[in-house]
Amino acid sequence: MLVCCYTVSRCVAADGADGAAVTACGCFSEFRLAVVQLQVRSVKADNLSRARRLVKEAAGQGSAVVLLPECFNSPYGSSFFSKYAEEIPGESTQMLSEAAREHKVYVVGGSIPEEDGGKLYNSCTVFGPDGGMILKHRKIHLFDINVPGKICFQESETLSPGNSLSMFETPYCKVGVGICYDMRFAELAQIYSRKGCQLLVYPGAFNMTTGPAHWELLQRARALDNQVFVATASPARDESASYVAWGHSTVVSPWGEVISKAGPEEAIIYADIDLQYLSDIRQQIPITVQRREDLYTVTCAQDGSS
Ligand SMILES: NC(=O)CC(=O)C(=O)O
Repeated sequence: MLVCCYTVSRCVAADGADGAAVTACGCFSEFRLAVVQLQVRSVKADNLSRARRLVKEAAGQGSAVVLLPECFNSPYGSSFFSKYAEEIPGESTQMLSEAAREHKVYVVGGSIPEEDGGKLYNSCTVFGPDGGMILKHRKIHLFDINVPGKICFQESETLSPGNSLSMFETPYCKVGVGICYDMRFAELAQIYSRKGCQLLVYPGAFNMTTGPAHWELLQRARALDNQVFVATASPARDESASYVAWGHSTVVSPWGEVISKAGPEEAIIYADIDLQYLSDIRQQIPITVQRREDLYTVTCAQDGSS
């Protein structure tokens, strides 16, 4: 397993929580984020036990927040969703809760196929260091695409969309949650950043067509447009799978720079999220206060009309 690490200065927080730095005012200015690019295979129990081991490893490296991939307990694909689906709470979310509590970290549990009331959803759960579930986000934009000769995928044949946005607050920062295809919708990122999010997380399984074309570009665009950190977690690539994930889990800074990036194989990548850096950028290039809200409605002028 490959381990990549981007780091700037960091220290142990005043209250003893590792993986964070504190400012004079007692706020956390920096914390370590880990992104686990899990090799997802067909045996669910193996996926769960490896995910648990990698959360432990990430916590051991001082991470305060650990992010897992889209569909971390199941191969990604319409034929797998119903077979691997669980109610929440269930076996997979129980593991996430225990791992979060044991290692005193926030776990953003990628996603799992969720069954509820006869419907299936692609759902992300987030657990706090006390093991309690903070939120459940159901993928709101389903991955329905048709690129002739390359890829046709229709999540909506088996899944239903979620109907709400999800953000959560940690002692370190505010986090907005989307799942994969959600990242293509700039409005979602903009809403989260206007609500105060400093980090956007997208568990996501792009593929060998959309991955090289759009994966990094979208993350950098969301980060730069909104002056936020963006993190994505993909399953590791498995060339023998029916849907071959692109891999390359990434963390991007509010400057639009890639600060940590995995290859295609199983890996944990780390990034020390520096919130002072984020506020410096927002001061240097103050687009957040330069918006011309007074102009952002357009009416279409027609010939002869006033
Ligand atoms: N899993 C997905 O939603 C894939 C996706 O968004 C893509 O564009 O590829």
